[in-house]
Amino acid sequence: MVLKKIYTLVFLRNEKKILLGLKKRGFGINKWNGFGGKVEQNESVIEAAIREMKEECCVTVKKDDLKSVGQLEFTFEGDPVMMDVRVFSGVVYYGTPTETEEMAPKWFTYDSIPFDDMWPDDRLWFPYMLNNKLFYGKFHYKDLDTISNYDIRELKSM
Ligand SMILES: Nc1nc(SCCc2ccccc2)c2[nH]cnc2n1
Repeated sequence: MVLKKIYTLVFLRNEKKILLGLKKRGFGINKWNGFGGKVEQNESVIEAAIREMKEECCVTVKKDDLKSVGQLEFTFEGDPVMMDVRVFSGVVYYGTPTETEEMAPKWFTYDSIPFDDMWPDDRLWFPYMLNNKLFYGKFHYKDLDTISNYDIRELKSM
């Protein structure tokens, strides 16, 4: 009985800014986040990450330009399926980030990341990503807005 689902989450960044998208529908609606979604049965994690970037903001990223930077595991009170989110970061992309039905993309400087309009866990693990540390975090939510407990640690390698 599979009790976990794998997701991707991609952040395009350079030394000045990070690309986030405002989720316009579905899970995480009205929150700023990286780009991503479910990994389908017929694709690898990296293929899913690339597919979601294209679908959600019309940007092409190549496999070799995405770095695996972390893994986040989310459980929600009353939901037996754990979300296993594979986080990627990259600098190189092709095309222009464009709004779709899913996401409205926007570049943020690092001092203006809208944490109050993001998932509560983001402010806990973003510092690892922004300081180029590999990370592994586990977060349990008692409701969609409240983390009841969590653990995060730096990884030496992914
Ligand atoms: N930053 C962040 N992201 C997610 S879900 C990311 C993966 C996803 C899943 C479904 C649709 C699109 C994208 C979170 N869940 C709980 N805390 C969270 N923090």
